[in-house]
Amino acid sequence: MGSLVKKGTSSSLMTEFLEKCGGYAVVDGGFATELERHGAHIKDPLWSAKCLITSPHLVTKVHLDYLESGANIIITASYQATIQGFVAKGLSVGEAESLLRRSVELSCEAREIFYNRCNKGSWDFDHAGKASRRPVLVAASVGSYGAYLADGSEYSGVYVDSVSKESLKDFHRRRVQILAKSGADLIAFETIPNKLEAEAYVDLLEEEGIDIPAWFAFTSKDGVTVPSGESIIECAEVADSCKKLVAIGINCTAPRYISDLVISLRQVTHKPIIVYPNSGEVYDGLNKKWIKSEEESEEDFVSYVSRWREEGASLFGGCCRTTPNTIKAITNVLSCESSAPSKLKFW
Ligand code: MET
Ligand SMILES: [Zn+2]
Repeated sequence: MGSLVKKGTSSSLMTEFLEKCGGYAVVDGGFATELERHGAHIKDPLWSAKCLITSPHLVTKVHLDYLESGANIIITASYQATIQGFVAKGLSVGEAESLLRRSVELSCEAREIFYNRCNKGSWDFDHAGKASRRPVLVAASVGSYGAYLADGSEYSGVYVDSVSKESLKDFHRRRVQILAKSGADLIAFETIPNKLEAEAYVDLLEEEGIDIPAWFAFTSKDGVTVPSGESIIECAEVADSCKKLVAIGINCTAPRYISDLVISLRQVTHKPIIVYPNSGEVYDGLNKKWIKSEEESEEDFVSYVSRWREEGASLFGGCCRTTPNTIKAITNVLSCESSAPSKLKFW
């Protein structure tokens, strides 16, 4: 198990940030699916990254909507933005690299706009009623190799049999180098479906001397394993061993599995735990459609948040098909809870 977070190490970014936020932080909600709800056509190999080319104003709008809903962390539109994917569309490597940087600039610009609006009157108020500027971090998204395949492979992880750790490192290397120097506060490695890719990221962060922190978020379809069949525990052990990681968690997973997953993560790490589940619907990668689940509703999702917090998570948001309303509801639940007598555990 990794040592408890010390000040002065790269991991102090997250502990200090969580302290400033009052012990927990709110992450944004589904990004690509929110672009879609606003009319973007993203049934495309680039998915949300297509909007970096066709509708950057919509990217800014979605970031702002999440900031207005209470988010402390916004995640860039780079999830499926890869140099390989842009080049396949006929762009040059230089243009592809600029678009990666642009994804971070758009998030930073949204944060500036939000802060300027706050200056004009709508301040947040802390527990003592003092006006304060809400802490906001920009996390540069890196989707898995499976996301680049654009066929829903990040929910199956099956490609693990046809790639090597070295080829995964080579696939991700340049994008990670660029995002690390883009002005983002940290890198969000999202929807990781197998242990090999987590190992590749750990090697890459070390070998490239990446000097901004990162988080790993795994996905699961059963609350016990990642899609490749490896246990969440062994994946979390890989993540816990990496000093550059300031949080470990779960994203794009049905809310009903999160509780068991948080309990498992807590067994192997002292690092802050981040959870941002999807709506509980299931992605049909072939038809690029979300299939409704009878088992879950948005009300269920939000009512789980307090439990996840008691179980040891401290960063909460939503993934695909969650909306600014979900994030508003999470913000409300957490702020009501914080003003009630504390059951809070600090890890
Ligand atoms: N941050 C990404 C998004 O919300 C995560 C996608 S998970 C398939 O678009
Ligand atoms: Zn998602």
